[in-house]
Amino acid sequence: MMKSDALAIITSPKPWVVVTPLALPGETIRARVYRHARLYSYADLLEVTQPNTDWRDMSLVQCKYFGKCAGCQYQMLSYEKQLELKRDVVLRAYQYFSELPETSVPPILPTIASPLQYGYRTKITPHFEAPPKKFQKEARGKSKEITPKPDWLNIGFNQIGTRHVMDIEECPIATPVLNKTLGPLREGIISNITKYRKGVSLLLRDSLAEGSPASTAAPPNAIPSDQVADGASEVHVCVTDHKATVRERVGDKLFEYTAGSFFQNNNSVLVPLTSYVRDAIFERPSGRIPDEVRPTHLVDAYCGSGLFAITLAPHFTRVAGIELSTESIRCATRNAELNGLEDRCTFLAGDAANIFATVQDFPRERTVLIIDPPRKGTDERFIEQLLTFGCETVVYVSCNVHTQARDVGQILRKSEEWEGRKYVLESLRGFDLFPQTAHVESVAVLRLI
Ligand SMILES: C[S@@+](CC[C@H](N)C(=O)[O-])C[C@H]1O[C@@H](n2cnc3c(N)ncnc32)[C@H](O)[C@@H]1O
Repeated sequence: MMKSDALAIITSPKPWVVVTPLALPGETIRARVYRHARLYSYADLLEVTQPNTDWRDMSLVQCKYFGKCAGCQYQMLSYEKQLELKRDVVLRAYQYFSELPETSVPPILPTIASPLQYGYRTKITPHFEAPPKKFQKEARGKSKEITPKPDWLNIGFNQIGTRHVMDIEECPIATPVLNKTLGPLREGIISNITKYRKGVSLLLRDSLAEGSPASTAAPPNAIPSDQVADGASEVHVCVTDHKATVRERVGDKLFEYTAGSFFQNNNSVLVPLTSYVRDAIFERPSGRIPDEVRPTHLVDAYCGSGLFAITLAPHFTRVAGIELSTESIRCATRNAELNGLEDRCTFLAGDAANIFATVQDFPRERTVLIIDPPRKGTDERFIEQLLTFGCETVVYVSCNVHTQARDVGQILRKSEEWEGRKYVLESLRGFDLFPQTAHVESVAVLRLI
């Protein structure tokens, strides 16, 4: 079941729950059941017979594949409604997964909007399946170009609820340079399809051209015919090689990372996100933190290529980051140099829990810990060490609010076993890194009191 699915109820002959994509509260729908589970069934949405006209406005939909492609779920909703629903997701995640009493969870603040609601995705990974055996056999030894596209060849994204690939020629949530590149890339695959034996997952990543805006030279492995200048006259290119370097600007900081490694996929929201984390660290609900207890040391666990460590480094005297990917650590170290912050930043490759042994000289009462783990959340070992270290402020950023709620619940409950101080959840809110989809990023701020 996807978290964006609707739970519909069949009333006759007996009440029964049916899980259906894209239906909204209060609607009456026609659906085709395709699978039964023990307590409910799965169905495809065929028709909305009585729409929820307060919420559903099909004139808002900007993509011709919406309703079939598994990528987006919310295009029929106003952006305000999308933000509201995402706030509800955070609320419910803490209600059902944190095991915290209601009194320990602060009011969920309104979801912070993405400045771009379409054309924001800086990475897409369309794919296609292996050519059928019959086609491979016929094509063997021939190097003929194939046009038009064979009917069996679909290059795109999965269809809702299936592993079937849909043929997709454009993606309105992706950035202009990615859409500009997708057409020629597809044509190249179609005309060379006889050379493929396996299915392929493509990578298209939006990158600043090297030297942009001063120069328009593209980085190696970029597709040069697809340069797009944005409003700030920076030139963007599309990188398709997993090993190539991608360049991205976040505020006044420049980042370089390997195309195949992790980096947040919506550049437009990264200044609001990192500024929010900065403000959450230095301001408390009661006002600005007094200078004599102002945080001076930052630990960035699960740091990737250093997004939080580097954007926040100017506010700290020392910063330590840790990350499992050695490639991302190499980039984080380089990014510290690129931004003239190498004097205060150190990055270590390894499991996040290992960081605590290396920051024993960080003053706990002046140290902030940022956690930004993958979807599965953090683990027992990390939480044990976090509690032993006991820094004043923890900011937990997560792309999966359900595992975040579980982990935050555990941190708060375990700290209650201490005598004296304990962690409290000071604030909680969603960030919209993925407009038009049901995904929400969540930022939780924990303090020792
Ligand atoms: C959601 S990303 C966040 C990266 C970074 N904070 C950013 O915003 O760009 C999670 C990162 O955790 C890393 N990771 C996964 N498991 C880890 C572990 N056990 N210890 C340290 N890092 C890990 C992944 O390689 C990935 O870069």
